[in-house]
Amino acid sequence: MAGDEPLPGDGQRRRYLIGYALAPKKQQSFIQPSLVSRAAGRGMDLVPVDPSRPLPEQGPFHLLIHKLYGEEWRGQLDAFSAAHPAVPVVDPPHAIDRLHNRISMLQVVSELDVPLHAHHHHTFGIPSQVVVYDAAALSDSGLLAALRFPLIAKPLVADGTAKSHKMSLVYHREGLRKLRPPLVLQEFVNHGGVIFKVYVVGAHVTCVKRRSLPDVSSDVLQDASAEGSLSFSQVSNLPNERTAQEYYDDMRLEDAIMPPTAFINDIAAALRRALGLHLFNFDMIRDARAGDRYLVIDINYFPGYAKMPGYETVLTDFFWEMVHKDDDTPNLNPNPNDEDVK
Ligand SMILES: O=P(O)(O)O[C@@H]1[C@@H](OP(=O)(O)O)[C@H](OP(=O)(O)O)[C@H](O)[C@H](OP(=O)(O)O)[C@H]1OP(=O)(O)O
Ligand SMILES: Nc1ncnc2c1ncn2[C@@H]1O[C@H](COP(=O)(O)OP(=O)(O)O)[C@@H](O)[C@H]1O
Ligand SMILES: [Mg+2]
Ligand SMILES: [Mg+2]
Repeated sequence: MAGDEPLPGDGQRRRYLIGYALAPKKQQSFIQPSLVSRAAGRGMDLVPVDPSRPLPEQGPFHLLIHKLYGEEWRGQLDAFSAAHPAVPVVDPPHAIDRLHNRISMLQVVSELDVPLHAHHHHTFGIPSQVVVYDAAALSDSGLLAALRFPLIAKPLVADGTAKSHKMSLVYHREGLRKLRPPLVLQEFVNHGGVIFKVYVVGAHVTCVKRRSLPDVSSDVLQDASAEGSLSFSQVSNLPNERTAQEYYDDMRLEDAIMPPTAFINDIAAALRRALGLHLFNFDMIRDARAGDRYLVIDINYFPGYAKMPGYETVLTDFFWEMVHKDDDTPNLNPNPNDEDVK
């Protein structure tokens, strides 16, 4: 049984059980006491799922959220959905799969249907990129003809492992030799050292600014004696012709202008539809060469929401929407005041 029979105490106020299946690190960052108490105040209890035990022994759940992978877990979710088709699983594994490959991840952006005429001169897209499956292809000039240096080399697979975040900035052709395919070679686009992170939670969208890689100057590209490439996995560790710290001291994050809200919202809504996902964020940069052109460079499933302002309220509203999705009677008061929330 899951979610379709009354729970004890239903007569007074119905309670809902939300199962979460998360890796320990994710659980620690996401399941904050402030979120648990806010959800409880709206009648929803967050309970951990043990992925090594059968789901029918746990619950009954009215909603399942997860960020776990592997065949066994997928089998559990498939069986659960077959037995309880009315209980939402956020999100379906087949929809998440698309984000585990940096080509299929961004392909969807190129195919989006967003009415750009509504956004004046603002446009969006993705940087030019090619996929490289083997080392021989790195010396294929035909393959590289479409790209301009500097490049950023990213592991093709984006599966959340430390390895999948290890990147290299490649200044010229010789820098390609050290790389280990399979990877994506993407044009590095100067963007003023600021990235826009757009968090999507169902219909909710929040955009925040973060520090990014510093711009690469033409001096660096012309310096033949310089290293051909530079590896990094943490943006703040990256040195430059000036130190990253000097660069950041000069650049005030607060001075960066946010993209227009309606523009961001339209891209987010189109992405949500195209991906079939409720929980994700995307990284966007503003192309310094081209006025109001924005480039999506990364999409992440179930990102670090605890860093999003007001995450407890946003996530609680989302859970509420999901557990009431199939209610027959429209709720006239979808946002009742929270009870007992400290
Ligand atoms: O750990 P956090 O809170 O920094 O969240 C990571 C995200 O950071 P962000 O929210 O953008 O600051 C991070 O986003 P970025 O790499 O910064 O674009 C990923 O979403 C990461 O998940 P995964 O390793 O790709 O599966 C997220 O890692 P997990 O928490 O899912 O392991
Ligand atoms: N095409 C690009 N041009 C400029 N900077 C980029 C580009 N792609 C990535 N970056 C920088 O590298 C960082 C990591 O790349 P990203 O694709 O977001 O990988 P991850 O999945 O590890 O977050 C970004 O946050 C941004 O600072
Ligand atoms: Mg990123
Ligand atoms: Mg990512």
